[in-house]
Amino acid sequence: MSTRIVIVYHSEYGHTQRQAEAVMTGVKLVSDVEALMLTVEEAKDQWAELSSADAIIFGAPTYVGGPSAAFKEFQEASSAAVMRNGYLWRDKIAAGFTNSGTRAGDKLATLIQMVLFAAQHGMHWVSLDLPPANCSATGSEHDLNRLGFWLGAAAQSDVDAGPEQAPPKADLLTAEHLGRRVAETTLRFAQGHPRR
Ligand SMILES: Cc1cc2nc3c(=O)[nH]c(=O)nc-3n(C[C@H](O)[C@H](O)[C@H](O)COP(=O)(O)O)c2cc1C
Repeated sequence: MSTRIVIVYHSEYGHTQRQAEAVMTGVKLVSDVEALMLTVEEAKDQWAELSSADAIIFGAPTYVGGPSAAFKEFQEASSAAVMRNGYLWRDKIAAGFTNSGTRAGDKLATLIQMVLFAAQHGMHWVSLDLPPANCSATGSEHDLNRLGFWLGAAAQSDVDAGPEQAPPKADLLTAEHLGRRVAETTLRFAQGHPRR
């Protein structure tokens, strides 16, 4: 049975979708791992797909200091579809990413909310594992993790730039790093502990 990762995300205007695609690129760098991208709207009809995955990577734009309402709706729907049916996501790997208009933008609150969501499902959270960057005389806007997050991948998209321009390359490469790390971790975990 191959190792499978699903990326579930919401993006109203396309910027977080660019980040999700970069996460997917990172996952695909690892052999023997299959990946699937689902919007939250699609995911709500594909609970079986999610429950058979080894890892789920969550992505949402930060709206009003937290995950967007559409992402929250998906999270709440998982209560009946996943928890009430026997905690079907228990012991899966989890990770997350978020994008917003400003550099800080209260994105940390979104990532923390995703960690809590994963914990409520009994999942194992994978951190970003990149040193914080762009914080010294030798740092620059081109550094991976230029925004300085640990819990997951963060991106910033200027509000007057379309998704073809934003988020910038450094943030997309940061997202790619997360995808690769989750795939490598999932592979190790799945080999040691076959899916129940
Ligand atoms: C309703 C709403 C609330 C927002 N709240 C925040 C916020 O709290 N922090 C922030 O930095 N940006 C905020 N933004 C900006 C978005 O996070 C930003 O435009 C993002 O790139 C949108 O992602 P999307 O294109 O994937 O929908 C908000 C945008 C909207 C529409």
